[in-house]
Amino acid sequence: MKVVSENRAFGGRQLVVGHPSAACACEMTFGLYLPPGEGPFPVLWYLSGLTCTHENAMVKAGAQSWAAREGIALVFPDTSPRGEGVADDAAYDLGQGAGFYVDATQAPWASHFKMWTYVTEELPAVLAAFPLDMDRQAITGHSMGGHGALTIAATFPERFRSVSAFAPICNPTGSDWGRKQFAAYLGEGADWAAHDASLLLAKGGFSLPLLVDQGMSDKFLDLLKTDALQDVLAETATQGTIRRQEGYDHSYFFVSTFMEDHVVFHARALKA
Ligand SMILES: N[C@@H](CCC(=O)N[C@@H](CSC=O)C(=O)NCC(=O)O)C(=O)O
Repeated sequence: MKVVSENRAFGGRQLVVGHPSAACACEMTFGLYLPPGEGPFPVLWYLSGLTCTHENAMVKAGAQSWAAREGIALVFPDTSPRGEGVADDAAYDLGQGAGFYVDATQAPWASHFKMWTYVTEELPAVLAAFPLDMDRQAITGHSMGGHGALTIAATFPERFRSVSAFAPICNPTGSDWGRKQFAAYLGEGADWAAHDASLLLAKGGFSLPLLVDQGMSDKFLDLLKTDALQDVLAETATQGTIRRQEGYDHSYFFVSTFMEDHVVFHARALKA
């Protein structure tokens, strides 16, 4: 593992760390923001969307100032394995930059695309080298990363104190942002429902504090299926807030606008 860069930010430290990944069989990179102080710090994961690396949210989401104020560390994983020997696709929504937070079982993806294992098992172990309190974790994400945050929190509710998402893909098995990737990575006939937040929640609701923001001028609204999640919350009497924000699009202008709310929302759960 090596620290690739370190920058002072809001009294804390923004690190970029590289390490060999056994899960993805390649070198992986993540961003880690450590707030001022000694730690151990509670942790907020931020899973990014299609086309992103570890860097997009790290430089555009504006989370560090709020995390510094709240004394929370931020983890920004990459969205896929990368490198010359790693399979890719010409489309922006498949292959490198589009790991969809699943473990691929199908060729040519299976040899490297293990983002579920990477984010849920390998990276938490790598983070043991830093002053983090892994008994206090929360998770958020944007778009494909919102899908990752919701499905990971639904699968490991005991691990997280809260979950939120910005414009998440809520029902990927009912969307072209989901069916295409699950067919490629998991194959037809695999258990796609295990990676669909709406279907996971439909099984029994959800007890974690939940906050979702969705821009109403988002050009991807049809692909995100926010209503499916809203319906499941109602059907299962799950507490959760879905805020529909008029005029906001899918961009990091939207994400950064509501980032303070999300960090404060998680801080409340992490410090309870
Ligand atoms: N290139 C695509 C749009 C890709 C895009 O909007 N990516 C979003 C996430 S979308 C869902 O996962 C993103 O976060 N981009 C990075 C950024 O810094 O904005 C197109 O042609 O529409």
